[in-house]
Amino acid sequence: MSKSSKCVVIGIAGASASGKSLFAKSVYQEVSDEIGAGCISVISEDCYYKDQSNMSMAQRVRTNYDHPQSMDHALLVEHLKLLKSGTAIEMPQYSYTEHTRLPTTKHLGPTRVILLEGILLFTDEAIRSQMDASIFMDTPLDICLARRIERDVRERGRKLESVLAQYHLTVRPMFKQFIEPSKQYADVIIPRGGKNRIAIDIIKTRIRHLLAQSEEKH
Ligand SMILES: Nc1ncnc2c1ncn2[C@@H]1O[C@H](COP(=O)(O)OP(=O)(O)O)[C@@H](O)[C@H]1O
Ligand SMILES: Nc1ccn([C@@H]2O[C@H](COP(=O)(O)O)[C@@H](O)[C@H]2O)c(=O)n1
Repeated sequence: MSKSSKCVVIGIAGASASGKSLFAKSVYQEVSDEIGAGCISVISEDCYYKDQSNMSMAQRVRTNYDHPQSMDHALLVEHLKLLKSGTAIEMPQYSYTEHTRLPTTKHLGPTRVILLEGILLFTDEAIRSQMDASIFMDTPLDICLARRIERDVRERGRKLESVLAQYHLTVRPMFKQFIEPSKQYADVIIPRGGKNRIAIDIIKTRIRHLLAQSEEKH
């Protein structure tokens, strides 16, 4: 990507396990086939949880990971601005078992399209202002919980009891307080999760349109 060409940022928010990652992955694969894999990237807000390496494990498990204060949104905004200006970043990597950033980072170069996905993205005006289009995954909470139990036990090293306790203590209350109200900032609200074929096609069309617009300007 040249330093002068515009980068298109699509924000994807919604409850935990609502299908944000799956939706981003589907759009990524299909847009990659059209414009090339090096032209599109996915950034997960989860990589921007605050570093907690200076805290004990006992302290880390007490963090409320569904509250906006658990996120380093300032770093995320800084990285989005750098990528848009044509500069590569060192993206933090996150461990759900260690509850903190990994010591390693991922080198990420600028791309023409960024798919940005995460639960709390729309709660922050500075992040919203970086987006060209915003999508909210409107999956019923009972379906999200069932998917989260399966995923967290299978992929994030959790026990059923801890997933349920965390759900009642923070995940559901913070969804009601912060995430659900942030739906008002979405351009498009998508039901039925990450496999919604028509929604994927609509977003692909919008990306093509935004890319064509940015090419006309340069
Ligand atoms: N429409 C769907 N049908 C079946 N499973 C789905 C659907 N959408 C998401 N999933 C599954 O639910 C789980 C959570 O989805 P994911 O995309 O990781 O959610 P999020 O990124 O919002 O936390 C994953 O295992 C994913 O494969
Ligand atoms: N150490 C952590 C960090 C985050 N979480 C949970 O992850 C959810 C957000 O990620 P999704 O992929 O599900 O959108 C969020 O609800 C946090 O509760 C965690 O459990 N542990």
